[in-house]
Amino acid sequence: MNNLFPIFLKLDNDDLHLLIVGGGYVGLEKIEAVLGNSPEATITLVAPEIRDEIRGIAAQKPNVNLVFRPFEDSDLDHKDLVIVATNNREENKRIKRVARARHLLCNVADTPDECDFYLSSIVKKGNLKVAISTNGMSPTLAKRLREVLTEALPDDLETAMEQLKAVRDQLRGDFEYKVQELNRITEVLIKEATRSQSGKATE
Ligand SMILES: C[C@@]1(CC(=O)O)c2cc3[nH]c(cc4nc(cc5[nH]c(cc(n2)[C@H]1CCC(=O)O)[C@@](C)(CC(=O)O)[C@@H]5CCC(=O)O)C(CC(=O)O)=C4CCC(=O)O)c(CCC(=O)O)c3CC(=O)O
Ligand SMILES: NC(=O)C1=CN([C@@H]2O[C@H](COP(=O)(O)OP(=O)(O)OC[C@H]3O[C@@H](n4cnc5c(N)ncnc54)[C@H](O)[C@@H]3O)[C@@H](O)[C@H]2O)C=CC1
Repeated sequence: MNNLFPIFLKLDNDDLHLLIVGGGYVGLEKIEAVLGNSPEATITLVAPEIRDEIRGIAAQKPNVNLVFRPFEDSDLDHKDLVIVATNNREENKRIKRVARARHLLCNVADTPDECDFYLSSIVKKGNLKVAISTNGMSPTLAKRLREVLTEALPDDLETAMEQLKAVRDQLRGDFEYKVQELNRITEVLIKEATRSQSGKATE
């Protein structure tokens, strides 16, 4: 059992630099997952052969840099995160070891045991983001749940969030007062959820 701790990374500024090793199907899947959430992420992808779709992405995005050769240890210089997706398991493991020695966080796509972090399935509604993990048990279930939740979550959540942000920005007083006020205003959400749950139970 993994006790994973979820975090949301700010990849969209110049501070963090992601290295992807491997330019095949998995490399493509991972670069799309990252850019779908953080379009301005600074990414270097290294591989001797790189799929046309990835070349197409790099041609559109100055923040994506392609290096057409096998991985070298110096590719880890000045990187913060690494996603390893070559079709050479031994080399994947070796890259993970070198990355660990440098205290870099590393994902090895086909080898959960070698991963410091997993990618998640992501529900997006405006500024709301829900990341789903099945602890590696079933990525397909994570994908399906994303579809279900995307359908189930109302589209007007963005309006509710904007209104709550406006209230939050205007509230004056100490921390405890702000928490109380925001809890009071949003109590209706909990009541509605409880009502629809008990409605379902008696159906
Ligand atoms: C552990 C983890 C590590 C990591 O890669 O980060 C991992 C590992 C593995 N994936 C495998 C296979 C598939 N992965 C997908 C899809 C996704 N996989 C993702 C994450 C993760 N995959 C991490 C755990 C996430 C969690 O905690 O649930 C998602 C959520 C995010 C993303 O990749 O961006 C993305 C869905 C995004 C979306 O659509 O929302 C599909 C389905 C499809 O593509 O349609 C299949 C085929 C069907 C199947 O096997 O289920 C295999 C077997 C390889 C083989 O058999 O050769 C392994 C290795 C193993 O399990 O041993
Ligand atoms: N295709 C899939 O759906 C999944 C595949 N996997 C595993 O992930 C790995 C990668 O899969 P694919 O992307 O489909 O393979 P692929 O064959 O499409 O691509 C492999 C890539 O790795 C590159 N590569 C090989 N040696 C390298 C090195 N030393 N340095 C840098 N790049 C190197 C190649 O040039 C190529 O770009 C495989 O081991 C596969 O078993 C895991 C999960 C799903």
